[in-house]
Amino acid sequence: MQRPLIIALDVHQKEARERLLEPFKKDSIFVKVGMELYYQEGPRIIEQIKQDGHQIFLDLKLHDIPNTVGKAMTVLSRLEVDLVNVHAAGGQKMMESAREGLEKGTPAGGSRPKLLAVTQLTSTDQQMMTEELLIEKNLTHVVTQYASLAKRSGLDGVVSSALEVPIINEVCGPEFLTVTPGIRQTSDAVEDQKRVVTPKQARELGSWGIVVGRSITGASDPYKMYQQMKKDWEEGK
Ligand SMILES: O=C(O)c1cc(=O)[nH]c(=O)n1[C@@H]1O[C@H](COP(=O)(O)O)[C@@H](O)[C@H]1O
Repeated sequence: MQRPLIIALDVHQKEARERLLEPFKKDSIFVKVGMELYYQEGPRIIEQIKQDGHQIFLDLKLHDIPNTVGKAMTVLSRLEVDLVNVHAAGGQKMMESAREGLEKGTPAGGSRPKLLAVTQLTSTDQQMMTEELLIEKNLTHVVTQYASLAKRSGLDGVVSSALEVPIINEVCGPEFLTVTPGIRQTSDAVEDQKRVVTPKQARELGSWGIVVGRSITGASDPYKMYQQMKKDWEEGK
């Protein structure tokens, strides 16, 4: 897998989705299917996007007891997507169970989806974590600890802000994947995101992959914006 720019396809209306994907018919891109689209369309959307030749990050952020997450992952693994995720806050046993569930469900000869752990959402900042979640440690430290735990649990990588990538790479090694949302162009509205960087900064910080949603999907010409952000991402260093 090359270091991808993953487009977050956060739409549920068929027309909006088709309008966004239409210009990419001739390209092979990496698409993130999140809760909004998956809850609307179900597993058939995965089949459709795969038929168009795209790679898929199925972002359902599982977070439940180990048994439930493991069995859910066995079901999801049959979709043969490229990336899936859980919340690291579910703990080591839950993450191990997720991985075992994925291995169990992956068809013979197929390849197991890479499994990522969400550390602290990029919509979280230090103040919110301290005051609402009652986690009093430093945010970067918490993210790094969650990344270490995910690695010990046999996961392939984490989702974090690019801001934490240098320390994650140091602690978990360069093979451990870092997928980083919270990506904006300098002129974009940050909206609900808190830990935000540009594609170029994400590359400089060492992210393996970036996730971009509204900066592309909300642009007047999403295809052109994708090309521009991809160029910034690929030439960032
Ligand atoms: O797991 C994710 O993909 C994710 C984790 C996280 O910490 N922050 C985060 O924004 N995301 C997802 O990344 C996408 C970011 O969208 P934009 O803010 O529109 O670029 C959304 O689909 C989020 O669900």
